[in-house]
Amino acid sequence: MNTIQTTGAAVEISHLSKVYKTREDDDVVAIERIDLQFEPGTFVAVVGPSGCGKSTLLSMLAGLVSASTGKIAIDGDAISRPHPKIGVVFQSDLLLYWRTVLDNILLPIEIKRLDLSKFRTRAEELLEQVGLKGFGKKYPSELSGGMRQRVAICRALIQEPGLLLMDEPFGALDALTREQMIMDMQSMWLRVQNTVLFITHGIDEAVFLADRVLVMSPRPGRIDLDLKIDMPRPRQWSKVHEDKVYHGYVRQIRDIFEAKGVLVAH
Ligand SMILES: Nc1ncnc2c1ncn2[C@@H]1O[C@H](COP(=O)(O)OP(=O)(O)OP(=O)(O)O)[C@@H](O)[C@H]1O
Repeated sequence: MNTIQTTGAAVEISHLSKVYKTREDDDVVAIERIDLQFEPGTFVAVVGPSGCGKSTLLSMLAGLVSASTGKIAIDGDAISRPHPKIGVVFQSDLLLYWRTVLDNILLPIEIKRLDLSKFRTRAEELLEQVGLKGFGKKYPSELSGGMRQRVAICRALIQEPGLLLMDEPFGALDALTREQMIMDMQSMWLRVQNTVLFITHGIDEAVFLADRVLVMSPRPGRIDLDLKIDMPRPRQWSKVHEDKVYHGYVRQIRDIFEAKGVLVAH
């Protein structure tokens, strides 16, 4: 099996804000003046209360939503529309049910009218790396939710994106499948080594997977804490729960949420 390695992209976010204009008088300030830099090949997780602007931040990075002020640059390129160096995975797999697994993975290549024959082998390698060797000819309806989400990840990785954006990718999965996906995500990322922005409601998966956890405030979204996670890899899900260092990080994040009234201690 070949190891597919990409070059992680550098990300620079400066003075970024987003105000949604609404039909009523009061506009919604979703993101308020965020400044961030991601080193190439860093795994960054974002946690924050519902409605704090996490998806808005991701959508601006994906070039799907325009910024009200400020700018985003990927390897120095200003982002104002979807960029070839960026892959996106959403909570819902968004696979096309009438296309096979392989044809779903190759969809971005087809849309861009690139040479399909050059990407077929890569699609098969990706499937092998996510444990779906031999599933290329199946249809999405023949797969479980976890398998479909793996296919969505392969589709996002087909063009070797330097930046992979993931918006609660395991949020719709059952607890056991989620646990497996978290461990598989770590293995995949250790092979690929791209820059990842991973949005989640799960403090546990954020600390387990990330080099850095950004904790967002209730709306308007700002970064309340930028926490460096200093734990060796590979990390083991079954052991991490006995690890004092891991618990220290989880505690710090929970303390912020409790201080802001996002989590109420009983
Ligand atoms: N198109 C839009 N028009 C107006 N307001 C919007 C729009 N999209 C999002 N918002 C508002 O912006 C705020 C941030 O929304 P966003 O979806 O980014 O939050 P989130 O942190 O991802 O939430 P969740 O965790 O519940 O998915 C919310 O108050 C939401 O109602």
